[in-house]
Amino acid sequence: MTTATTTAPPVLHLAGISHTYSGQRRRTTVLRDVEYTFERGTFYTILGPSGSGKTTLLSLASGLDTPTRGSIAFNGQDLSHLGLGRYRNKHAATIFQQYNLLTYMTALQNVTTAMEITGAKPATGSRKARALQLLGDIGLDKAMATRNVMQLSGGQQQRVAIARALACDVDILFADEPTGNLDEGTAQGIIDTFSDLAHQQDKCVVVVTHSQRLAAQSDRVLNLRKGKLTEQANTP
Ligand SMILES: Nc1ncnc2c1ncn2[C@@H]1O[C@H](COP(=O)(O)OP(=O)(O)OP(=O)(O)O)[C@@H](O)[C@H]1O
Repeated sequence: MTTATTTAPPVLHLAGISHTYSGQRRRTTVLRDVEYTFERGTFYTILGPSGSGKTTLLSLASGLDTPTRGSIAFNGQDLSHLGLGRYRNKHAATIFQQYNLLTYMTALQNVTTAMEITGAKPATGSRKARALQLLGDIGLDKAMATRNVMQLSGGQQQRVAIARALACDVDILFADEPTGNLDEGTAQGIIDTFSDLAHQQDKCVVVVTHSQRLAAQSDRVLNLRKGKLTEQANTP
C-alpha cells in the first residue's frame, strides 16, 4: 500500500543553472549548477554573503536575464518557450533593490500603470481605488500617493515599489532586500503581507535578504554560498 502525501505543486524549477559574467579582462562565475524547485503557498528567503550572487539568482528567476547554462521552467514550461516578457508581465513581479520606479509619474500612477500592463483587475472597484488602498495599507496616504515619486524619501519610494508589485496579481513575487530602508514597524507589516500572500493567496514569495529576523519568519531559508544554493536543514 502506498501512503498519500500532500506536497505543494511546483511553480518554478531551476534546472542546473550556472551563470558567468564576462568582463573585458576576466570571467566571473557566480552560480554553479543550481538546482531547486519553488512551490506555491510558500514564503522563501535567500541568505548569503555580499557578492555571493543573490541578486543574480533573482534576476534569472524573475526572467530579467538568462542563465549561461541550464534552464528555468514556470509551471513546467521553459521560460524561453513561454517568453521572458510574457513571464514578467503575467506571472512574476519583482521588487528591485533600486526600486526602478517611473520617475516622471506619481506613486499612484506607478501602481496603476503596472496594473494596466499586467492586466490586473481588482475584485471590486477601480484600479485607482485598489492602488490607493494598497499604498494606504503600507503608510502612504492620498497626498503622498499623488506626489511625484522623486519627491518621496527612499523608504517611501521602497513602499511604492512594494505596492506596485502587490497590485499585480501574479503567481510569484520576488523581492531584493525589500525592507532595507524601512523602520521596524513598517518592515514587520511588509513581512506579514508576504506571509499572507503565500499562505492565504497561495502565491510563491521569494525574498533576498541579509536579515536573519526576516528569514526566521519565512517557511524555507535558502543559503547561497560559493555558487551553490542549499536549503537550511532546520526549515520545516
Ligand atoms: N553585470 C555584471 N557584470 C560583471 N560582474 C557582475 C555583474 N553583476 C554582478 N556581478 C558580480 O557578480 C557577483 C555577484 O553579484 P550579486 O549582485 O548577484 O551579489 P549579491 O549576493 O546580491 O550581493 P549583495 O548582497 O552585496 O547585494 C559579484 O562578484 C559582482 O561583482
